[in-house]
Amino acid sequence: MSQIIDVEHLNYRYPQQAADQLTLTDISFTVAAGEWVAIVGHNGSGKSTLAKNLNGLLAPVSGKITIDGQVLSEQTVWDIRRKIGMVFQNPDNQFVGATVEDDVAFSLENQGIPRDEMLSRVAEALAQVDMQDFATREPARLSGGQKQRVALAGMIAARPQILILDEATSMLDPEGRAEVLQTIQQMKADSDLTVLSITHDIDEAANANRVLVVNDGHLVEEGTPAEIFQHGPALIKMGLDMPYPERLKAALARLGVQVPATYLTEKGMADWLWQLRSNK
Ligand SMILES: Nc1ncnc2c1ncn2[C@@H]1O[C@H](COP(=O)(O)OP(=O)(O)OP(=O)(O)O)[C@@H](O)[C@H]1O
Repeated sequence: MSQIIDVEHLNYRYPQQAADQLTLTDISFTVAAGEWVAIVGHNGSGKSTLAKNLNGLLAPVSGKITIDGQVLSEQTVWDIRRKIGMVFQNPDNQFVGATVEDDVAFSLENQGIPRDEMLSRVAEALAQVDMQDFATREPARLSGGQKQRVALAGMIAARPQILILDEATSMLDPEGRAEVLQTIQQMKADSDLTVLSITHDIDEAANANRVLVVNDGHLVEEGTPAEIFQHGPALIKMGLDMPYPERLKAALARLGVQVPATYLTEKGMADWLWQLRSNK
């Protein structure tokens, strides 16, 4: 797999920060095309700042960002933005259309997609997020979760190479979140979509091939979801909720039950519990 994102020694400071302070310090990582990488970390650790550096919304103090072979610079930023779709936690600031369908069509108009194709892509994208009945509504009047679905539909229709989700499912209920994650998995299966998801949601992180942990502007750890989930209670410090089997394991350990040290999925936990019971 070729690398689609390459970040080397990225340092970032907001203009109002003192010269000796940084919001991001020496961040380096790569993402392969088609990979799903989750970025976790507690509030204020710098995850959104990192995402905004990747598409040139913020310019680093130093370091190098390469997206799909192009080094990010003033000259390449517009090309690079066309390759990256971003969905933020609060989609309010992202709406540009008077109606939901206009909004979803907006990025396609900019790409010069023919009208017939545009209409079918918009309808398809709205159906994928279950918002087809809201096509002619005003985005401002939707609920938070519906707005997130519309913002996601915009990205689905635009078909970017890289999708960055910044807490983009946070306003959805668990069922809505699972549906959206499934839609993104489907987009990944249909194309070589690369996903970078910033999240506190353990299920969203579990979808990833790899998890990066950011703490106080530093990249402190990197591993598969199973490796990261093994941290148990320390996950909360990392800004993640603990997965259910890990919470159950911690509760059993407190009761003096000898629990496996390795990470258990829900199925793994059920199997282990059966085994424990039959050994009695
Ligand atoms: N526009 C800004 N100007 C100055 N400082 C900022 C700005 N935006 C964020 N910060 C600061 O930069 C740090 C990192 O913020 P950032 O939003 O990147 O963190 P985060 O990990 O995404 O947090 P959250 O999970 O709450 O979204 C925080 O200390 C925050 O207060």
